[in-house]
Amino acid sequence: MELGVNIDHVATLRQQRLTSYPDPLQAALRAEEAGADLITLHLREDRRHIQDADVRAIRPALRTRMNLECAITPDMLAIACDIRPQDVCLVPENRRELTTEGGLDVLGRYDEVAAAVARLHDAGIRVSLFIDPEAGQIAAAARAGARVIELHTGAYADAADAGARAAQLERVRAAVAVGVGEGLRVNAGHGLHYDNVGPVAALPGIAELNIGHAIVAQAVFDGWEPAIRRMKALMIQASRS
Ligand SMILES: CC(=O)[C@@H](O)[C@H](O)COP(=O)(O)O
Ligand SMILES: NCC(=O)COP(=O)(O)O
Repeated sequence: MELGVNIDHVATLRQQRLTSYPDPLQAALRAEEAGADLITLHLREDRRHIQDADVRAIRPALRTRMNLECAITPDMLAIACDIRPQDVCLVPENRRELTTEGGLDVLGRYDEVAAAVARLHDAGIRVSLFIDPEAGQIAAAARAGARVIELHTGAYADAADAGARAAQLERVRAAVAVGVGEGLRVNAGHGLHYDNVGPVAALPGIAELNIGHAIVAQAVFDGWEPAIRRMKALMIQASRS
């Protein structure tokens, strides 16, 4: 069970005032010291948080690996092929969204997704598709050539009550089984926090959780490294239970 620490919202804080601090590179290196297994960052088309220069500075400095999240656009694919992170996670983007609202529609955008996967693979980059926990999307992701999927856990995280949360967790559990059955590495993330991560981390078959917003928020009170260590400890404890 690996923890990908998403550093987007370190950059959000910096961009809010256009200062030079807090530095996402420093956040990434200190996250590695605290036990992050990889660093995740999302270069959005609107550059609302992470900037191109961040990706370029962080890529060679990491001891672990970089998981670059981006939309499927010619510009983003060119940047990814130039910077060559170990992993690229292809995500849907909508300029007016507060955050990534849903998974990539691999079924609906099949040709475009398959071409992007092939191009990134040709550049030596492993590709993950950020998708909703639905069997049809998972099968399409495998057909499109992806070796990894990341299941969007937003519906689980945003569930209004315990019954709805249990139903969403069951969706994720079933999707993990389908993904593993397809021979895919199955990751998950979005909206996970200290109180809801346990049941997801306990699902058999999940390889990696990518978590950002909640860790940045907790760091305000506990500090960056303690917030990461605490999240990782919760994940490991749940995965062993
Ligand atoms: C794709 C994804 O889930 C992450 O990028 C996460 O959403 C943090 O970035 P945003 O808050 O900008 O969506
Ligand atoms: N892909 C999900 C991710 O990287 C982190 O999402 P969040 O924890 O910031 O919601």
